[in-house]
Amino acid sequence: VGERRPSQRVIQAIDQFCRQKEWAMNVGDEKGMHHVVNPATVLELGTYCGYSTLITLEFNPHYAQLLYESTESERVHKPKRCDVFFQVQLVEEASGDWIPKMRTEFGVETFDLVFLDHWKDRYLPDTKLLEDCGLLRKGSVLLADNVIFPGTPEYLEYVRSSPQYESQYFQSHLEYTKVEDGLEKSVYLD
Ligand SMILES: O=C(NC/C=C/[C@H]1OC[C@H](O)[C@@H]1O)c1cc([N+](=O)[O-])cc(O)c1O
Ligand SMILES: [Mg+2]
Repeated sequence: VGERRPSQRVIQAIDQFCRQKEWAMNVGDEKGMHHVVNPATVLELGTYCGYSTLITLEFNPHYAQLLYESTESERVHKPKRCDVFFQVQLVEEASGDWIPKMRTEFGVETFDLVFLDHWKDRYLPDTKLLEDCGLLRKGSVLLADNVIFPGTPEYLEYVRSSPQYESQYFQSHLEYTKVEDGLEKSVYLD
């Protein structure tokens, strides 16, 4: 019961630490997502430390453990390789392996939002996998971090040239720096 996502004070502590002590690749407080989308069913690709987490796929057990700690939640053990925190479901598997199982394992029909923030060379193949698995519906939003830095050129070219997407760039800065970066918001039109 109660807040099961990383609490606001955890997020603020992460931002302060990353600004003052040691940079880390969270989406950060400037780029953020809150002003771009307001979804119901969300898939995040790449949990890292759980900074932006809702329903999240992470194959690195170290980062997965960080999420359990940062959400201050009891782990609800489930028979599958996933744990449910009421509002957060974590799957410690590779995105390419588990996207095809989202419907059968979690009863997901389609995603309202997919936040792409994992390995940059996985953005495009995982997007095509989401399409092929029928996990996107008219109006589903893909929100991609780092489209400028480190950069995701093949993905950007795809969503900006495909008639299946309406794409918009939200310019910002790489987290905790003055380097240009931004979020690309792509609405699925099919
Ligand atoms: O590589 C980046 N992200 C890769 C994320 C990887 C996550 O997905 C799987 C892996 O276990 C990790 O949890 C990245 C890199 C920079 N950067 O400045 O180098 C900035 C960012 O915002 C980034 O998301
Ligand atoms: Mg990122």
